[in-house]
Amino acid sequence: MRKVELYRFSLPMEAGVILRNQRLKTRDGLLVCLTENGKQGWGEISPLPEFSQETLEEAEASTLGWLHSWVNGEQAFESALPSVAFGLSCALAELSGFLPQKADYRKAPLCNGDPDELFAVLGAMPGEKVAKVKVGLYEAVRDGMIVNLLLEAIPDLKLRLDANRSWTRAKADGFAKYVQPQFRDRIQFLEEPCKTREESRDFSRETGIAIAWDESVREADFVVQAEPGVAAIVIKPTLVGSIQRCHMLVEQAHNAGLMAVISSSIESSLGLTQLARMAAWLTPDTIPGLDTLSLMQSQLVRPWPDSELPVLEVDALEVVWRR
Ligand SMILES: O=C(O)CCC(=O)c1ccccc1C(=O)O
Ligand SMILES: [Mg+2]
Repeated sequence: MRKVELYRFSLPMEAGVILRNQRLKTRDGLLVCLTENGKQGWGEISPLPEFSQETLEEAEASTLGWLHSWVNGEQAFESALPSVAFGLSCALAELSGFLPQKADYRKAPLCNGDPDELFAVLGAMPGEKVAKVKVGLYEAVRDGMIVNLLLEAIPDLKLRLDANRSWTRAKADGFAKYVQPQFRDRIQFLEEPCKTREESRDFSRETGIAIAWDESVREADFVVQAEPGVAAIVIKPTLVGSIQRCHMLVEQAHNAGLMAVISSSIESSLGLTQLARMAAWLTPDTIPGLDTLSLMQSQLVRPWPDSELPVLEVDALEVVWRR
């Protein structure tokens, strides 16, 4: 006997969360609950505006098609839409026990430009200190100075930086010039400094600053391989696809000697806790990039440990389909 429930959610975001060109007022998505033999499996399907190719409407239509097949015991094919493939694979993996319960709730704190906030968080962080700083939003020179300041002030800190392809080579060089040479190897990586992969590779070659692929991982021609200067790939499952596909990418990265970082696409606490479980399972030696819950005003169904945000329960959600 199989049963399905499909819910829609809309969680208010903190004021001022901007994604590329738009303000994100609410985080909208679907929750699916599969039941079979008295067991339940949950999954979150929430395409991220400005980042996902698919809209929520398209994701919903694809999900409904899959759920119809599954509940009727027919062959249900993996959706071509990454957010759908991810959420449904999570639900199936919970049903089958394939996704372990143990989670890695460490997260690399995100800094959007105010180093004072970061000092406080890092001071309280046990163990390995890794933070992620968004760069490329202000002047490259300012970014360089903030990186210096942080690395100088906290000797056991390592940084991940993320430029989201915002720099020309000249701007990226302007940044690098301000980072003291002795600090450069404490930059674990700089995600996608330049507009093209070729420019980013050149940048790394010339500055000695390691880089990581994020946007590139989702491009059709991308191949995971060892390259000079490349330290890591960032895997955002909602943008990439099923757990199986993410698992394969992690394996390919590790075989190539690259770090794989499981990372958030601003999922609700339900999806985020599943990402923390994927990280504990697939990348146990790497702190995942999951510090996005505080961008929201509410959690969803499953709380993240120690978060003080209120939790929206299932009964408060709109039911899209139930069978
Ligand atoms: O990677 C992280 O640590 C947090 C997630 C993050 O930065 C992010 C989240 C959603 C969309 C894009 C990005 C990004 O990498 O720029
Ligand atoms: Mg990025």
